[in-house]
Amino acid sequence: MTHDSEIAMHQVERALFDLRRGVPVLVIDESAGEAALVFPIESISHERLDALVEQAGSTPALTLTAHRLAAMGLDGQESAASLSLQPGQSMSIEAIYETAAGATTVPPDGFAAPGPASRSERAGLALLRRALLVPAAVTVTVAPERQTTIEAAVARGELLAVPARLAERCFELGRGMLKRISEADVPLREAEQARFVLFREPDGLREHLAVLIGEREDWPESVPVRLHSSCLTGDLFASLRCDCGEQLTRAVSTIREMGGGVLLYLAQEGRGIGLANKLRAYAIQDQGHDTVEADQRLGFGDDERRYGVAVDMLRALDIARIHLLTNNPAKLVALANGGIEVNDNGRLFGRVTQQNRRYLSAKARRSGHLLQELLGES
Ligand SMILES: Nc1nc2c(ncn2[C@@H]2O[C@H](COP(=O)(O)OP(=O)(O)OP(=O)(O)O)[C@@H](O)[C@H]2O)c(=O)[nH]1
Ligand SMILES: [Zn+2]
Repeated sequence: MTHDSEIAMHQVERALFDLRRGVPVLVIDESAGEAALVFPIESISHERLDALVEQAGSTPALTLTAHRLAAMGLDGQESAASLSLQPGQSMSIEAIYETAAGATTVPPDGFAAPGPASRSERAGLALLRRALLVPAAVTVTVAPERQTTIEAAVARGELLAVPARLAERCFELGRGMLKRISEADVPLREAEQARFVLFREPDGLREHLAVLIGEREDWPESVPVRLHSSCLTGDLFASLRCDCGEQLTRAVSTIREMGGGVLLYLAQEGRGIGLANKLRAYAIQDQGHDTVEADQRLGFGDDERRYGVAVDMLRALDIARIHLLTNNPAKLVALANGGIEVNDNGRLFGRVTQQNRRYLSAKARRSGHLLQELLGES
């Protein structure tokens, strides 16, 4: 990695931490000579809004993803859009939050019609998604007369600036730089012979585990592999809302029965939206929306997971040909695109319960999971 790309990555990482702490970040679009202060909706307050407007010197806007806008009936936005908060209107913070991530389906009075978001604003949303925050921001474009003071704040280290061209690539910057950190034998109830190998992404934010089951020399030629996305509620607490915990246990025993192989335990809680947002999505589901709609109301796509890290882990473990245990066609495609030879695949089911039937059925219907057989649906 070159010195420049290392500095670039570091800048993006610091921006993620600032946003998680509720500190604004300046996103600069050098090509358009424009910049915007980006602030996460989760941390907005009256004082903060006033301070942002004072600092940047222009009308604040609410920047939302196309998914969120569509959930509010504002279709037709190709990507993110910004709704400017009209000056002179007394807009409550609750109304702003409601519009960004609440149950509301129409923007309240005081919001202008959405207009296309600038590159800086869109890049800001990418940072928020990467930081596992709700992808909605209060954004304020820097007025020309405030440029000098903003630059001075950046120079003093009071404000972090990040170029839009880097921020918008924040999901890719660390690709291929996964580090193998530590390993040890951890005998499991379902497979006594198990070795845990921990990998860490270069930004240090996410760690993923490979669980090697059985003796490598006994593994079938197409190595049995399971990609399991973490689900704290299901895996650890046996939540009845999903089937993840059962799938996890069954994956370990199935791999052992097949002669051994690998389970990748991926830090992709809530299909990649993070635990905080998954709980928000559960609360929305309880108002009558299905699992996909709930995520979209929060501004996310139906599945935010990327499997590049799984490809990198398999490569690091020197595994090129696999038998994949999944009902999810997207995983097969992603691994094949990553250059892994998927020779076969087998299904892996959890148990259908009264509480998870609706969720499983929505997955089959909305995301193409092959669960019809399990659910007795055609
Ligand atoms: N956002 C969101 N995530 C969920 C919900 N229920 C479970 N998850 C997450 O979904 C992921 C599991 O994905 P699934 O779709 O069950 O299964 P899959 O891994 O895509 O497919 P299989 O390989 O067939 O099991 C885990 O990260 C869970 O935390 C939900 O209602 N909302
Ligand atoms: Zn789950």
